[in-house]
Amino acid sequence: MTAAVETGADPLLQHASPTHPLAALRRGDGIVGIGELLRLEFSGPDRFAAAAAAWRELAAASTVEDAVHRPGTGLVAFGAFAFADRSGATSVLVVPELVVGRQAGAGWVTRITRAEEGGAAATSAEEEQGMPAPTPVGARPRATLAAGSLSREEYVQLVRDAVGRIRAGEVEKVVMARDAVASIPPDADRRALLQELAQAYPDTLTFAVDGLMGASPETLVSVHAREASARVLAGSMARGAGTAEDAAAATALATSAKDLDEHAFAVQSVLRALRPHARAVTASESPFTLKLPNLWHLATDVEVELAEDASSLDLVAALHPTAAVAGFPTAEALALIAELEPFDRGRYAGPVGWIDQDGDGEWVIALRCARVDDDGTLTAYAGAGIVADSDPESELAETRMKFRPIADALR
Ligand SMILES: C=C(O[C@@H]1C=C(C(=O)O)C=C[C@H]1O)C(=O)O
Repeated sequence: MTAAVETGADPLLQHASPTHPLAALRRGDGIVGIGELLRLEFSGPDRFAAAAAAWRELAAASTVEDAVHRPGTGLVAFGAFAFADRSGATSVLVVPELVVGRQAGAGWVTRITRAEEGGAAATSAEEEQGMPAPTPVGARPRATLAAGSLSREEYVQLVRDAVGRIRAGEVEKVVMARDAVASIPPDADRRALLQELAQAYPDTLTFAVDGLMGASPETLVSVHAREASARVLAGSMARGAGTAEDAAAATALATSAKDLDEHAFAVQSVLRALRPHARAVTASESPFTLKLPNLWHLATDVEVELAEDASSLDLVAALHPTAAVAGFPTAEALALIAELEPFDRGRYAGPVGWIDQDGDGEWVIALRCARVDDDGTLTAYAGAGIVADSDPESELAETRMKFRPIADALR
């Protein structure tokens, strides 16, 4: 059941668990989950298809009373998927016991329980029904990120190797990532990090699912009432110091043949994946420059009118991995990542988001994020798209910029 409630101006995060938050927030709106009613785990190359099928089955066996009817009301699961088919990390869908949400000033709470026949019963309503009292967000844990599996010099060498392989004709583009580590007290209030990310990066989706948290600017796919949208990012430039320098940085990005090429691969990969599911696809002819506090990105928004009853997870299955996080051609780029990157990406660069009983939902690419283990070990990830004329030192600098959301949240 989903009921509308007066959530006032309280940060929704105050309702989330301090140590195991579930959240998908944008500009103060969105949903947080409390408790864990059900956890479904998937792995291997079929993880998306298996999750889409399992969710379809669960939703069909569920009874939903939804008096509010907004994105995120009714039965929802939060999800996070591994990047690679052979990752050691599992992929999960988590159904919380309670969801507290807000959209454009309207608040609601959904209570989810187990039904006899293997489904769930979800009731969304406008009345508070024994919602746990919100707790103020605690102090922010402080820590400094240190290089992880690769030193900076080793990352530069990795990019050099990738450029060599591109010039040898193996792939046209490959995304090379590195990790960075820190440690926070295991009982630290992780919502404080999320709050910091949400405040500093309002144009992103601030997410927390099963220990993975971050602020992603890149919407893999968002589906509502048979309309789907995606925001493709690829091509990045550091923000300039002053107004003039910053404007020059944006112009340089918008006119850089290297970045426009890199971006085109990413847009093409998204369009190719969506076309079979679409009645109509609209994307602008040329990208726009998206301004984030740490970076400029080349961005293209894609709008899709869906042809069939494809769920957001079906589209995620078709889209992942895009050229923005893998490269092009996909199979060769994935093989090169597996060969050259000396660590498992886990759920970094995988889809993260939520889905409802109708299959609608919002999925972003897990970027500008970190995994926080139960013992407080924090692993952040950042990557950069490499093409034939990439400069290894600039790519290192770009990854440093991409660590900033997490690094600054910990400062
Ligand atoms: C791989 C990352 O970002 C991706 C790569 C980009 C690029 O190479 O320009 C830009 C945005 C993202 O699609 C990351 O943030 O870790």
